Amino acid sequence: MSRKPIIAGNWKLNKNLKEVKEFIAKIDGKLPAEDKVDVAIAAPALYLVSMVQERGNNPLKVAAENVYFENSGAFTGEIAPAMLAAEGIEYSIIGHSERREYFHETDEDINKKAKALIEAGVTPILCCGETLETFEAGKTAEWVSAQIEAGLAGIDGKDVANMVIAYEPIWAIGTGKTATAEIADETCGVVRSTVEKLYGKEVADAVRIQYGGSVKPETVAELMSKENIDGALVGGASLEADSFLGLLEIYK
Ligand SMILES: O=C[C@H](O)COP(=O)(O)O
Repeated sequence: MSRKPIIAGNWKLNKNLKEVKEFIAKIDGKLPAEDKVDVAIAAPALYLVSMVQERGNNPLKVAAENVYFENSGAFTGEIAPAMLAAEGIEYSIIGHSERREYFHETDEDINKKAKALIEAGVTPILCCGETLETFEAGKTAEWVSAQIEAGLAGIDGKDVANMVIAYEPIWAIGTGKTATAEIADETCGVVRSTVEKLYGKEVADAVRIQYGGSVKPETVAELMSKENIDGALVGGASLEADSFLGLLEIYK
């Protein structure tokens, strides 16, 4: 089964608008062809509309780093799925471990966000991943399966098939410790088996599963060669244009 890979940057809380524009100017005309790979960048909400304008004809998808699950109302400070859709934002990360840890997001919140995004026509990038403690206790598979099961609760198989799931071991995020390609592949395989158990083989074969956690231009090729890994969600190495383009070199 061949799935189109998706390489997505996650800028987190970084950059000002001038730097955002400079970055897009630097990658102008240099992205691989759209039929080989989907390329996305998740940026702070303040910059998303500008990014859609600045990207011009470059095959760059724009992603939110987070979203709320209501489309309107008295929810000061939040951004709605319908607002993203209306501005041409194609993806939104949900359930990143930093949101779960620092902003106390629960699986239930994340599930509501996934449903609201799908309803609005924005593709969720649903994150899962375990702490070092859970990894060392050998409980990664059960932890990640439970996160996926809760995150997907009540979502139709046809929608799951079009989603992106990102496996990001917390111990590998921003630490320089990439999970070995074997570990990453094994746990992405656990995610796929969980989807298969819930929705059957066709959906499991279609859903795209990214690995994230200290992915660098030097490590991306081996990770992407693995059976169950269909892309990467990249923090640090997506911040500079050269390094971001380096991640995409294998698709040139
Ligand atoms: O969403 C991206 C991940 O948190 C990975 O970040 P990192 O590549 O800096 O380790």
